[in-house]
Amino acid sequence: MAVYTDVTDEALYAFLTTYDLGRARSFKGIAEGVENTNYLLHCESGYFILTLYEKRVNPTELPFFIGLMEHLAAQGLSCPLPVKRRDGGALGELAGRPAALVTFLDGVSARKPEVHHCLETGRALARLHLAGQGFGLRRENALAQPHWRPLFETSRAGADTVTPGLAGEIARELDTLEKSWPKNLPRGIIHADLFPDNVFFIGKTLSGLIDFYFACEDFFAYDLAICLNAWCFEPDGAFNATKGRAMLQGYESLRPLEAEERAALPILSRGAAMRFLLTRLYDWLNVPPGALVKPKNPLDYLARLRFHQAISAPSEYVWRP
Ligand SMILES: Nc1ncnc2c1ncn2[C@@H]1O[C@H](COP(=O)(O)OP(=O)(O)OP(=O)(O)O)[C@@H](O)[C@H]1O
Ligand SMILES: N[C@@H](CCO)C(=O)O
Repeated sequence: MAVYTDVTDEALYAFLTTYDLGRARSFKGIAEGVENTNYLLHCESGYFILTLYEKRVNPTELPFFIGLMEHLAAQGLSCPLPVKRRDGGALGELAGRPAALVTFLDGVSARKPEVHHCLETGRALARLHLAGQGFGLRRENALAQPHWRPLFETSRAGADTVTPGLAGEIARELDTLEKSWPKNLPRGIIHADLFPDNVFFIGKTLSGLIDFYFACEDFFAYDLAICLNAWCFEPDGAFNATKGRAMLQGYESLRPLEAEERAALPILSRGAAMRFLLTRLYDWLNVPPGALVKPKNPLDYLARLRFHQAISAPSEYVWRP
């Protein structure tokens, strides 16, 4: 459960006096997520999500995230909409953290993603990439390839306590990624964390996307590689090419990949696995005292990384013997 910051009733009531949402009826910490503190707030006017931004969110970048959700919603993409205070602002402070309220999105995430979820998610990812094109603000990817080695250095000393040899294996892979990372692929606004918990469905219909707090500018195909990692592996670690095919089909139904993007999928997928291996490793080794959070297992992403290392052709993501 990700509740790093407690909010007292008094602090909440004071915060809510600046909005026109009516009286609070209930307020409770949300059991999912690892990055930010989230509460479900039920007010007289409806349900809202209150987010207190934690360590990986730079407060100066919050206008980008808020503006992006507003832009995407205006383009017809279903995502949370920041709620404005009476003074017109959407960003505030609560319990010493930057905080904002967003609208509650109906739907549930797929606990066990199936092929049709992958198809719909691929389509939604392409829709997001296309819808982001007119957005005026920019944000560099703070977790892009050049940042992986410094991030690794913060965990290097503890890495082998997670599994023997991990530090050496990561260091060698970082060498390869530094040499082989693509320099010039189509780029724009990407979600950068479109995991199953950030995609909602009502029945088989995708009802919306949440959690834009890693969104940034980077290669579109890297975002797709993040999704291949997050959606197309089975709990036992096996890659499911049927899901990979559905993910790519969904994506390409709206935004066909260029030949260079397709060719880069194996290295982008290795990079995506490395990014989540590194953040998970850091979080595994640095659980804040008293935080209600269950860190995610870094080794799931070591297994994915090894899978991508063995890929000899991008076609293996859509067809495997
Ligand atoms: N707008 C929303 N509407 C409905 N539920 C939401 C909304 N935003 C967040 N949630 C709920 O809160 C949970 C955590 O939110 P979110 O994924 O943004 O947190 P996080 O800590 O950034 O998580 P992650 O580990 O995915 O980065 C979601 O899984 C979902 O259950
Ligand atoms: N989606 C991430 C957590 C948020 O960065 C993970 O599963 O590691």
